[in-house]
Amino acid sequence: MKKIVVALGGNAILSKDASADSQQAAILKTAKVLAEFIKKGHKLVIVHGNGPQVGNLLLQQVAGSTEKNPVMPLDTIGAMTEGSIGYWLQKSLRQVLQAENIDKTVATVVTETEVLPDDPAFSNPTKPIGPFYTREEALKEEKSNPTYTFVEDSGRGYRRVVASPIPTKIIEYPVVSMMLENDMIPIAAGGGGIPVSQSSDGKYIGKEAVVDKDYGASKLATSIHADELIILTAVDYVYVNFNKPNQKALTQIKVDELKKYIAENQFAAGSMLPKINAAIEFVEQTGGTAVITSLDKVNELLDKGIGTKITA
Ligand SMILES: Nc1ncnc2c1ncn2[C@@H]1O[C@H](COP(=O)(O)OP(=O)(O)O)[C@@H](O)[C@H]1O
Ligand SMILES: NC(=O)OP(=O)(O)O
Repeated sequence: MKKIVVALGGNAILSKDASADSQQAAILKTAKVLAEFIKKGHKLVIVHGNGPQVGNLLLQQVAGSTEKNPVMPLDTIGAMTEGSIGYWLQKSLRQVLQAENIDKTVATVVTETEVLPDDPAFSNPTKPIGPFYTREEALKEEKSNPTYTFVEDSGRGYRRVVASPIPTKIIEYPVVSMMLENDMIPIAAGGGGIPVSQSSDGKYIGKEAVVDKDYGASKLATSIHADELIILTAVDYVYVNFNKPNQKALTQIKVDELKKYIAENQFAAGSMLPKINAAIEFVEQTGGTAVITSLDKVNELLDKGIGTKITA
């Protein structure tokens, strides 16, 4: 039995379209995969992304806002997505487990993530949110919203980017530990957690930002002394020379070797690099193991140890 934190990538939630039905259908498939960890007797914590959802909700808010019904700030919109995605996940996983006669409480913890108020990320937005745009559409959006920045996202189109500060603390981690001790399944630090900072009078203030869920998952996994951090995305392995004829899958790799590949710019900044950094952070802090693989390969991961396994 291991204590495992699983971070779910975009394809675990959003496959076809952004309707509630379609996202719930994708999540039900994901829940069937997550149930495998429970059937093997592991203690599981689920962290999910929210990049598309937080951006879509913001667009809806902007489109429908009036003086009496104003747009909510980004921390609050992040909290809304923790609630909605958490609800879909807990409902689906409970349903899947009940069908297997496994009776467990699955519940979402609306989690806050502390970040430094002067994190340099606040003046350098990097986190893609919401839908993809063509270059022409992105330029038009930037013109009509001068505070918005759009960047090209890993060859998939243009997306708006917002600040993404580094987590310094997962505030509700003791609740996650308590749930695990009581044999429950927590869904926590969704979307990396709601970014908050402490002001000089000790009050916590929500920040206009979206935390990276892989960094949030790594910080949570470290805080609760997890044995493993498993980052599930759309690729079976991390590769060097990705998408080139000499592409090579990394299977077992030590942190030092991985750092050399980072220096060679082997991992794309907006996609694979945060996962690698999050994995390294967890492994260095805890001596545990981090795995990066695909959602589709979880059975093989559990049976044969497929995926990129990162150790100290
Ligand atoms: N060196 C690399 N090895 C594997 N995948 C890479 C690499 N560089 C970039 N990628 C891309 O990163 C993607 C994962 O990032 P992203 O789509 O942002 O993750 P998420 O699953 O969290 O939504 C992979 O699907 C792949 O297309
Ligand atoms: N918050 C976050 O990292 O979301 P995505 O993984 O969906 O980009």
